[in-house]
Amino acid sequence: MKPKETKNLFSLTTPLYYVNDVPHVGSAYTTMAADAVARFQRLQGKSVLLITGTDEHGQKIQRTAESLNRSPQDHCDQIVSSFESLWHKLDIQYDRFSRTTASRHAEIVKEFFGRVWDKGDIYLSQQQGWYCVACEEFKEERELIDQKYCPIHTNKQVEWRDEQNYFFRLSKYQKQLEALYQERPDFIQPESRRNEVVSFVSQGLEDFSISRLNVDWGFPVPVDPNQTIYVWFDALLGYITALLDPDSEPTLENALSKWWPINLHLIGKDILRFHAVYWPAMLMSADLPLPGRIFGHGFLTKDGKKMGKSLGNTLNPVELVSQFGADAVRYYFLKEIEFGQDGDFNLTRFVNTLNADLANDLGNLLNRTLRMAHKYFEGRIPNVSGAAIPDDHLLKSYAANLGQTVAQGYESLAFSEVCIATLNLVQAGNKYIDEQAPWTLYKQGKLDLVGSVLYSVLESVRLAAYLLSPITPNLSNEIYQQLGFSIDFNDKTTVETAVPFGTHARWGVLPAEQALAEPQPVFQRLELPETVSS
Ligand SMILES: Nc1ncnc2c1ncn2[C@@H]1O[C@H](COP(=O)(O)OP(=O)(O)OP(=O)(O)O)[C@@H](O)[C@H]1O
Repeated sequence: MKPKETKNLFSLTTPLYYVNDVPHVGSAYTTMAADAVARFQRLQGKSVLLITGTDEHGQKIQRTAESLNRSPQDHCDQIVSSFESLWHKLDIQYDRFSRTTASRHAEIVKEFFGRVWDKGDIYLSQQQGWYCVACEEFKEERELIDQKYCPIHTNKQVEWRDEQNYFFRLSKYQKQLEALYQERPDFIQPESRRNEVVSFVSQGLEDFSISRLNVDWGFPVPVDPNQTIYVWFDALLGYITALLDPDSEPTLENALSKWWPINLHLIGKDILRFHAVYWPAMLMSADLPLPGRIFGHGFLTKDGKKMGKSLGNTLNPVELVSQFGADAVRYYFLKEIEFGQDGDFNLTRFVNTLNADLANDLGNLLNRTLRMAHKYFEGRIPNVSGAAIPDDHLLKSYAANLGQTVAQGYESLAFSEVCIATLNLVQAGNKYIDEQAPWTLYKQGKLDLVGSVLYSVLESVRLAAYLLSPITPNLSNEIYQQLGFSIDFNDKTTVETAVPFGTHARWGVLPAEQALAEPQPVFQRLELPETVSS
């Protein structure tokens, strides 16, 4: 296979979510993060392919559909539309939505299975053990709670299985995996997750079964139609199917020709083992290059437990978005929960954070400064050149390194640091304008000084809006428009040329004398509602 043709391509995935229920805020969390990365990479001038989708096979789905008196396919179709609709509400700009029930996917799975089979890495054997249907995974006896409950799905009893299945020779890849983790220390992130995986693998890998008996909802094993391919052996390949152009033949060669290897798999830590151990081993067996990195973030929790569809302790993202707007939800989760760590959701903190950061610090600063520009400079940016402001100016000197800090933050998925570093500039802007008191300078007839103060504050607000645009695209649009630009951060085909990072992440972009729009609040203060139901 040819290496990825240019460095200018960036492909990334969210997990393919299980359609056992409608999406919740946990599913939204990974997807918002992935969208922020994709938007950042586009600003950097990359061609980006953001893949999301759904994992639709397996016993969990079969049982859920039965319990709802639906056919599995009808059930999947209904749930898929709720995922798509949520992604639109949250302004997620995905490029591919991969469904594992797609007929093209069947072809890819078959071909991949054939490669691994030809390699001699699949064999028939007896499988015995405790199975969690909610995880679709065998559990070690010592992992179980009260000897019968899954440690993640603590309300679900595991089931005893004793059947003939096809196995994948995972154990054969132990050394190669260990070498991979050693040679590419960034392959699994954050470091705590890497350590977990390294320790797990060092305890010795066992082969895992990749087929099931008596599960109809899935693809038949090509060499034995009485067995169905295990849902994970099918789902992970959904990332490859997603790479196919809409009109190309479903072959591995076509799928892998442009976007492979995927640069980044973003997942929650619950599915780390599948992505960081099983997936690379499967790819090694098929002689395919490995993805760039796997980032396993933490859990959104409720009362300390992972929110999840199976536990039903979730928060409804549709309700959150309709009450507070997409930017608010995106900003809160990406800023307030350090990416990689677990975090509990708290509605009071949600409202307070957004009011403090976006309504007060950022929104008010823009509003009051724009009002002065209207009053003192006839609604235009003062006739000042950003370059002429001295380098040791409080705001300019902070802004000088901010673009780089923020770029590193997005690259390393430290969204919280991105927001904090950017807000620091805004807070410095508020302090600066209070200290400089341009309203007094104006009364004293020092119009040049007033112009320079207003310019540097407006430029700081612009820069902050730009740097936050992967997280809060609508707010950034509002700010840019009020500053007199006609730019749409949601137009993914033009952002790279209209607002390249190399230019707009620097100080001094506001053109002197550009006409400003009428000041309007860019972020409405939020009220604490009585309740937000789950
Ligand atoms: N509580 C959560 N916190 C953070 N991410 C989550 C959370 N729940 C789900 N996710 C995201 O969804 C992925 C799991 O997808 P899945 O469809 O299995 O959702 P789930 O709600 O965890 O389902 P279930 O409860 O049935 O296991 C995780 O790897 C992560 O990307």
